[in-house]
Amino acid sequence: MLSDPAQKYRAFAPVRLAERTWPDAVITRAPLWCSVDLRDGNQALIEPMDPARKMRLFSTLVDIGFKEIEVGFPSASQADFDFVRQLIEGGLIPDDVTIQVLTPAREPLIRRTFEALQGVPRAIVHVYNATAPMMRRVVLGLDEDGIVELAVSHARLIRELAAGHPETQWTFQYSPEMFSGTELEFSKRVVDAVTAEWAPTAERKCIINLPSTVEHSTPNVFADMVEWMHRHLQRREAIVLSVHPHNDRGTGTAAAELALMAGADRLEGCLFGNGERTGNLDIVNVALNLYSQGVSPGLDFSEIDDIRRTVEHCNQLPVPARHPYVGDLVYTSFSGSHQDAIKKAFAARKEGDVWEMPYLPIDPQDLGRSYEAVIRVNSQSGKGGIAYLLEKEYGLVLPRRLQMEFSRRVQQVMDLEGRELGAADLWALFDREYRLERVALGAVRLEEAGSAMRVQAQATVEGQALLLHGEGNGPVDAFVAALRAHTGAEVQVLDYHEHSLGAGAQARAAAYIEMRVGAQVLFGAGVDANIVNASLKALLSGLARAGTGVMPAAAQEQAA
Ligand SMILES: CC(=O)SCCNC(=O)CCNC(=O)[C@H](O)C(C)(C)COP(=O)(O)OP(=O)(O)OC[C@H]1O[C@@H](n2cnc3c(N)ncnc32)[C@H](O)[C@@H]1OP(=O)(O)O
Ligand SMILES: CC(C)C(=O)C(=O)O
Repeated sequence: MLSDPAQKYRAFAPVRLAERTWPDAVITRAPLWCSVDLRDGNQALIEPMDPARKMRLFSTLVDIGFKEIEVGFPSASQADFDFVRQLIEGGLIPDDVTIQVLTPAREPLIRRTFEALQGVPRAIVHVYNATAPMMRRVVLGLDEDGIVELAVSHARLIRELAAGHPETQWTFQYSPEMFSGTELEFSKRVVDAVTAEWAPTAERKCIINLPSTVEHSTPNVFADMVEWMHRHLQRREAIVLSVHPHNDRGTGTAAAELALMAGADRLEGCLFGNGERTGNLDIVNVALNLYSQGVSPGLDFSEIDDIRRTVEHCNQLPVPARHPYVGDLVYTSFSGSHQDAIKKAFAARKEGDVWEMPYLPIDPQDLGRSYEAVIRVNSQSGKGGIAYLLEKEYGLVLPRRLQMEFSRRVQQVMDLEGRELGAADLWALFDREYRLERVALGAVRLEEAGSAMRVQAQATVEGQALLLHGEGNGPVDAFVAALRAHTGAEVQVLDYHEHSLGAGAQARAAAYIEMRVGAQVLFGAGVDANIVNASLKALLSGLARAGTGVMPAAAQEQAA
């Protein structure tokens, strides 16, 4: 890299725009959308789509709700030409959808484009030519007058060819290519000359599309340029003002949103931002940004993962894991403080509340994503995320201090294994740690003895059969006495929680008991169809975890 990049690169000139209005504008409705996936997106693929892939993407775009779809560049290749013919001859264009095709301002290519469109009920013919100074000089070798003449003469040809096919409802579209790099006065001059030729009306508008063919300014400068055109163009009432942002600086979405605030009516872009170089505008991103502000985008992304799979298949390019709204990881929180806040916000949320969720700008369920992926547990996670997953997936509502205890155990395992733990892993670890499967109760007899309760129970703990007897002022107290007598250890209950798991005939109870066993304070957990048995199992679980052993004290001494 250069120590002084100014030797090689020039800063973009700001626009002198008095009293710009776009900074105060609020977007309250969706723009007109035009998908260019099958043209600009397709031309940017390592391997352009075959007919089957093109058709599949076309029908996906229709299903999403696009009403204008640029389906190709029919003069460029037989494949593009044939695809347009297939759509028309197969009657595959729904009545409320208009196909758009691109052509350069070159006579033979325009004629070929009209051949491709024979018999189409409606179409947008989109013509472009270079207007930027560098392109004028280096590519076309024309001065400003020459460029205006090129644009106007081809606009005329399009009007004449269209007039020969009155059975089609035609819309004309013009793009001054590299609008982003063209002097504003000159863009206006070319566009005014083209619209003078087409003579659009408020009833039969033409589309003027302003491409940031290469994005080389900050989005506020692009917005100034769009507002300048919006204010200065002739026949504005007869123009649908469209923008076509690319994403070279990574600000295509911002440029599009500010352009809408600046007066644009229509956006061109691709699903998930496919397109030349860093891509076209990501239409899904803008549409869901609107949605997250309470504005219906008029496009349906309810099954966003299906759409992503289709796009990946057709483009043969992956959509990255952190891609806005759709990436595998975008609804996932790994870090403990995020997990804790999400868990609390879900708990506080009531049916019908507006969406106010820390770290989740949009409800993943609206896009067909599930909450399961919201919280994942790795070494950055805390008790909140762990508890959330166990509750969401397995119905366990762990008391706070048990959450803290178990999260230390989870941390140990993660430090050892260095991998993420899913809900099933956490459940397996909880089961193992709290001996859920390794504690069993056989016959339990409870009987009243005056004001006391007497218990006699058969149990198996870690493969060892026990016969326990005790007396206390309730079943738990009596069982604690039995354990004390059996093990010789000091056992005391400090805290007790229980809840039901599931409902109806299948319902079970979960019990969590914080207890002191000798010098240790720890939890035991038990699950059983019977609530008393769940508590007794929790006591056995805690005892087994304490490592005191469940053998009688005498037997332990002997073994030692
Ligand atoms: C910004 C955009 O994305 S615009 C869309 C770009 N998309 C594509 O280019 C994909 C499809 N394109 C193609 O398949 C081909 O480029 C075609 C079929 C359209 C044209 O192919 P070719 O005729 O071989 O021309 P090529 O692709 O090299 O285009 C450059 C030529 O067109 C000339 N040209 C460009 N615009 C015009 C114009 N309006 N009038 C006359 N000539 C023009 C250039 O000066 C250059 O001519 P040269 O070869 O004599 O120097
Ligand atoms: C033809 C135009 C709209 C284009 O694709 C671009 O400039 O990026």
